[in-house]
Amino acid sequence: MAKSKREISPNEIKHQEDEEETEDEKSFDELGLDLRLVHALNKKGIQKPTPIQLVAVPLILEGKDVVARAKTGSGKTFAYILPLLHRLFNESSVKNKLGPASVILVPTRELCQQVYSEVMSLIELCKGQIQLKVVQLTSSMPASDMRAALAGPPDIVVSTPGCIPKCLSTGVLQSKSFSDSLKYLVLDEADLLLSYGYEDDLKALTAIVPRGCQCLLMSATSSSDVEKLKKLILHNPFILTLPEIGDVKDEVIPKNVQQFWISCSERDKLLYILALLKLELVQKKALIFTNTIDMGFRLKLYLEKFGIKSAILNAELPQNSRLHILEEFNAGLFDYLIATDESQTKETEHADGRGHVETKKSRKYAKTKLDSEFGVVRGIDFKNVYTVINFEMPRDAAGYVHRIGRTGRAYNTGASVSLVSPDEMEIFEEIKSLLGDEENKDSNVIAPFPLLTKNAVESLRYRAEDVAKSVTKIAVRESRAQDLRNEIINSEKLKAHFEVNPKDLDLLKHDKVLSKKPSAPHLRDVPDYLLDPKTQEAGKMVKLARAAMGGNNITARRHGNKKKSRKEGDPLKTLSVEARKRAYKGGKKREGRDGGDSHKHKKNKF
Ligand SMILES: Nc1ncnc2c1ncn2[C@@H]1O[C@H](COP(=O)(O)OP(=O)(O)OP(=O)(O)O)[C@@H](O)[C@H]1O
Repeated sequence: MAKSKREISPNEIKHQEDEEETEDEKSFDELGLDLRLVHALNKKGIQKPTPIQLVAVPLILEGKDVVARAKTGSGKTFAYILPLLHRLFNESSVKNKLGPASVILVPTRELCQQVYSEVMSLIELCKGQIQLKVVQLTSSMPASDMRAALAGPPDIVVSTPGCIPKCLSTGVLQSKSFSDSLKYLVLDEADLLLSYGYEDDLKALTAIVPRGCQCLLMSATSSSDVEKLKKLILHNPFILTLPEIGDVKDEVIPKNVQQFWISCSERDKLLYILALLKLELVQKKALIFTNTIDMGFRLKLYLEKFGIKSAILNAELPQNSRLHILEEFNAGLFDYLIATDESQTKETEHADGRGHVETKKSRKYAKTKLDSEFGVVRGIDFKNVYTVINFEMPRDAAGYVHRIGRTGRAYNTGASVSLVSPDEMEIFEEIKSLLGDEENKDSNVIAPFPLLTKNAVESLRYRAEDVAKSVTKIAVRESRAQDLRNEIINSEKLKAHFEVNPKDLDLLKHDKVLSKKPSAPHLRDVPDYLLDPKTQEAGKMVKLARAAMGGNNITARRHGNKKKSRKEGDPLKTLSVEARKRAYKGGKKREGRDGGDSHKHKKNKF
């Protein structure tokens, strides 16, 4: 397809990204944004626009329709929220309108909450100078709540697409009022909207979107769904494209994320994750992905036995609990979150992708209604996640990109470690070939994890295998049921509590111990004689790096020493060049240096 005049190419944006690294960079007020917003951003510690914001904000301020495709964590939300607020701040609101002035549609309730909070925090930081009504609508709301939310009417509605047609069909909102008042429509995470089954809702909505409405479409990847939506809703838009999946290989994962992998058997995954966490070889906070909810619980119970606390996040939990878990994790109340991501969960209702058909008992849980508006990965802005661990590999390369995209957001650094079993080698190869090729050797390579020696792993084997045996299917099932019961009760408490104390995060703990038996004291600490000296040294370096970064990488950034502290202090960074070279030497199928043959080694008894 010929490049339209309105299309801004990856090269142009890439150029701006390069420029951005020089001193010659534009500030938010130079983009023409209202100074109240610029001050609000400064108060949040946000000083300079990201590349997508640099390009999108002026176009949106000019009133253009825009399709923005940019990688995960690149700041797409502010790219549309800022100009939208600017325009709403500076327009005299017409009080005789009966419908909302702007609607932001997102695929999940988690994202509704996230976008709503971002908008509200900017408005609040404008210190009461601005009076805008912003509301959230979700399809589970009773009609009376929807009516109250739409009274006024609001300046901004943040909603999932199913809600507006519901409001129309129940008479809560009149289509004429909607058409008369709507000036701005945003489709965020557009690549997901159709896959979440919103096609009919969006078609119904399109019919009443007025011709003069400015439409914006934001997406991390491009797909036929995005094209469909573009045709359905936008009028001759500007297309802003940052490199995307299947397009420009070296930019799919943000540059500031280091990717590692460990080759191990399916059975040894528990042993390896124990070594990574217990020997403190990865930086906190860490987001750990599993493909099934049962595996998430198995992992949680197993880690508990070693005194490692974690929380669980999946589609089975009630919405209030999920939101609270996210808030607690973002607020730093716990370090490890085990998440089962949505696309994986849906599939596991039948069988898991590697042919492990779920047992009769676990099928019982498949019947538990999973929330179709839940999204744990796509678009969720987990704060300060340093490490993403793929305990199980995602089933496709796009899943990998979105998982890894939960770290290294905006200007932060991050790392990922994937545990890859022989059965997962095929998808791993697919991911590697998507991310980089021989020409792009230095970028987006997934290198063997350099900090864990074979000795260190083997010294934990005996204890790890013993404990793994004790985490039986029955124990997993019981914990899962118990956790669900707890969270349902919590969810009610949460709802009531947050109505009164919206900011109180400490009411409930989500990383509580599920196991009936407390963990044995001797399992909580690894005795020195079992520690391999090299790995012990690596653990110390990781700790030092964390201290150098002030506990998290944002702190380092705020103190203006980001480059120095990241490069010098982070052992993963300093070791990675060598590791990368090694990764390429052995060719495509080369295994990690600790990989594959761990069964051959002598057992170390505790
Ligand atoms: N200009 C900026 N400077 C620093 N941080 C920023 C800037 N803009 C946004 N951020 C922060 O970057 C993080 C990621 O932004 P955002 O959630 O908008 O990314 P995204 O592109 O929508 O990612 P995804 O595709 O995963 O949804 C957020 O925590 C946000 O507050």
